[in-house]
Amino acid sequence: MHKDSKIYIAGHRGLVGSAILKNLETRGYTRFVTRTHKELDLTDANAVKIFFEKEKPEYVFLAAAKVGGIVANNTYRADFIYENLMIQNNVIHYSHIQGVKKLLFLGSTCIYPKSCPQPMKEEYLLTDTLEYTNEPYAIAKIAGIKMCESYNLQYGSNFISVMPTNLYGPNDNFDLEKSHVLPALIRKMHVAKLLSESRNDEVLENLKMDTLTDAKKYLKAFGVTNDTVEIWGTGAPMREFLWSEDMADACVFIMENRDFKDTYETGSIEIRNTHINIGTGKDISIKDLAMLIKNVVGFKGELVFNTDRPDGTIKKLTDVSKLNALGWKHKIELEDGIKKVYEWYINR
Ligand SMILES: NC(=O)C1=CN([C@@H]2O[C@H](COP(=O)(O)OP(=O)(O)OC[C@H]3O[C@@H](n4cnc5c(N)ncnc54)[C@H](OP(=O)(O)O)[C@@H]3O)[C@@H](O)[C@H]2O)C=CC1
Ligand SMILES: C[C@H]1O[C@H](OP(=O)(O)OP(=O)(O)OC[C@H]2O[C@@H](n3cnc4c(=O)[nH]c(N)nc43)[C@H](O)[C@@H]2O)[C@@H](O)[C@@H](O)C1=O
Repeated sequence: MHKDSKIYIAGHRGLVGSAILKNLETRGYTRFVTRTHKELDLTDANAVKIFFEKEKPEYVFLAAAKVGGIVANNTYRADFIYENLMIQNNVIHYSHIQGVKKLLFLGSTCIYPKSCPQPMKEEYLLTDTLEYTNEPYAIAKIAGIKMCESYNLQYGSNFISVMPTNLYGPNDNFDLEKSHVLPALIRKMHVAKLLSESRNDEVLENLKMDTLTDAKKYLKAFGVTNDTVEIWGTGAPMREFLWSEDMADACVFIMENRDFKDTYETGSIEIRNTHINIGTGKDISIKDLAMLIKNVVGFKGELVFNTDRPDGTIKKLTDVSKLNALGWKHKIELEDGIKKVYEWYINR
């Protein structure tokens, strides 16, 4: 990529897309194409076709997707498979039609089997059945990998797939039902702390509600009171967390320095494992994560585990040796990242 290359960041207001845009700006890139969801619905093939014909981007970061935590994935199963397949089909196909020089497709480590050997190497893709709670989303992401790979092999495109672990950072989704665990626990513990300190105006502002009675009723449904915060599941599942700005840095590093041909080992007949894991290679239990967040936020109450809520995959730790061998490693460790995102959250 040259500093004046025309770069389309799909999903530029999201957790990762916003960090990619910031990273590119910091590195001196100047020509960006962006559209909000409202301006361009990427599930609409004709609109995407017209957009690519008009804008003719040279490079594409595909960070737009239907995204959510375990309960959102399990509840809106049809939306997760339909919207993700449509978005990626349209963006990848019209990138090919318009001769985009390089595209980066963002998948997820939920592509790996539910009972995958740990840490999860790229080669474990499609070796067993998936975790049920996010199977529709995972199948869409696997289709994205195979779509990039197939266009590369048939048409000689340069489309690279990266599989990020669980991400967190500025511009995350803090919705109590639909978000991922880390932002959800930050918000729950922050609001519980406000309640315990009788900072009622701040509680109402946080929830955009008019009365404390309504606010307390709403929070109770999520197990949040002045002295308790509910944690979904048993607290035993292990997860790996990567700071979103590290994720963005890895994406830009790969776009700048690596091509599709660098992503796989050439066998005599088959080309396999063309995607690249992006993570830290370190994991933590949900219980320990909750304790870390509790300390950072300064919530003094009790954590209550609700086993009526799903645990999901018991462990998903990425093997990052391929990424490290390509020349990139994460910088921000979890505790520092939680402090940074909490500071962002309270000052946003
Ligand atoms: N967050 C995580 O922990 C993980 C994320 N990923 C993947 O990383 C990528 C980025 O995720 P993340 O940044 O967290 O997601 P966010 O939900 O924060 O952002 C998604 C972006 O996609 C845009 N978008 C969604 N649907 C459409 C649509 N139909 N048309 C146009 N734009 C649309 C949204 O636009 P707008 O802002 O205008 O509404 C938003 O900017 C995704 O591919 C996701 O699957 C993978 C693993 C973990
Ligand atoms: C990134 C990844 O994210 C999703 O998978 P997930 O890793 O299971 O995501 P999660 O962050 O929602 O949960 C992690 C763990 O944490 C527990 N947990 C506790 N308390 C809360 C809580 O309050 N909210 C949430 N969401 N989880 C909680 C929760 O029960 C689970 O055991 C995929 O669907 C898919 O989108 C995907 O690719």
